[in-house]
Amino acid sequence: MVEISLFGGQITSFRQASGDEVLYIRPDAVFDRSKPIAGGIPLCFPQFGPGAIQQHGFARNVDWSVSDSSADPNPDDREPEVQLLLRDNEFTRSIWPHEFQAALTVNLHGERLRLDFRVINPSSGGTFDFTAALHSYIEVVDVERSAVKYLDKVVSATSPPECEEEGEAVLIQGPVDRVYLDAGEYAELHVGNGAAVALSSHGWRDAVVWNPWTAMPDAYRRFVCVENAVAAVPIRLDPGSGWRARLELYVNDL
Ligand SMILES: O=P(O)(O)OC[C@H]1O[C@@H](O)[C@H](O)[C@@H](O)[C@@H]1O
Repeated sequence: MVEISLFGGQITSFRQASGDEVLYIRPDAVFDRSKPIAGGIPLCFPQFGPGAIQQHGFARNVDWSVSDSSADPNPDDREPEVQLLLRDNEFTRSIWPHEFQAALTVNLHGERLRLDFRVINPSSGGTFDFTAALHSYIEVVDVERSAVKYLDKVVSATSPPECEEEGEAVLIQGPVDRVYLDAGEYAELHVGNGAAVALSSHGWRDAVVWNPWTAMPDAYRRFVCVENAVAAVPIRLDPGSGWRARLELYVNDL
C-alpha cells in the first residue's frame, strides 16, 4: 500500500503486504503544510541541495494536483496508478521564473513501487536548467547494521570522506552526506535484518547517501536516505523538450 500527500507530491508510506513499512517518517515531521514533510520520499525540484533558491527547491513545499488516476473507474485495480502534476504558477514564477510542468506517476506493481518523473518545458520562451532528486528516507533496523551496496564509487569532490567503505559496501558509522556521480542504475540498502531495499533506476544519474548521525538524536538510528538524483550536472531543457527518469523500489529478502 502506498500513501501519497498532495502537499509536496510526496510518498509518505510504502507498506509491503506483510504490513512492513519500507519508508521512514522522522519524529519531527509535521503535516500542517508549514514546511516540507520530513520523511517518505520528498521530491527535490528544481534544485537539489542549497543554491540560488531554497534548499531542495520548492516542489516539496507546494500542493500538487491529481491529473490522472486509475482508482475511480476501477477500485479493484491490481496495479493502481496515480499521476500527480505541478505546473508553474504565480508563486513558483516568483521564485524561479520559468514555465514548466512536472509530473510524477506513482504505480504500485505488485509489491514494487514505481515512480516515473517527467519535466517538460512547454514554453515558447526560454531554456531552463534544473537539478532534482527523489530523496527516499528508508527505514533501517539500526543504522550501524545497515550497508549501501552497488553504488559506483565516484564521489563528488565536495563530499567529505566521512564514512567507511568496505569492498562493495558503504557502512555508516558517523554522519554521511555523499554524492556519488554516475552512480549506476542499481543500489541496495541492507536494512540490518537480512532484507534489503532495492533501488532500480533509469535516468537518475547520481545518488546521494545521507544520514545526519547525532545531529538528529531521535531519528538517525532508524533511517538512511539513499537518494536518486541529478545533482552534479543540471539538466537543460529547451522550449518544447522534456526529461524523464524512473525509480523502482522493492524489498529483496536476502
Ligand atoms: O533538511 P533538508 O533540507 O530536508 O535536507 C536534508 C539533507 O538532504 C540531503 O539530500 C543533503 O545531501 C543533505 O546535505 C541535507 O542535509
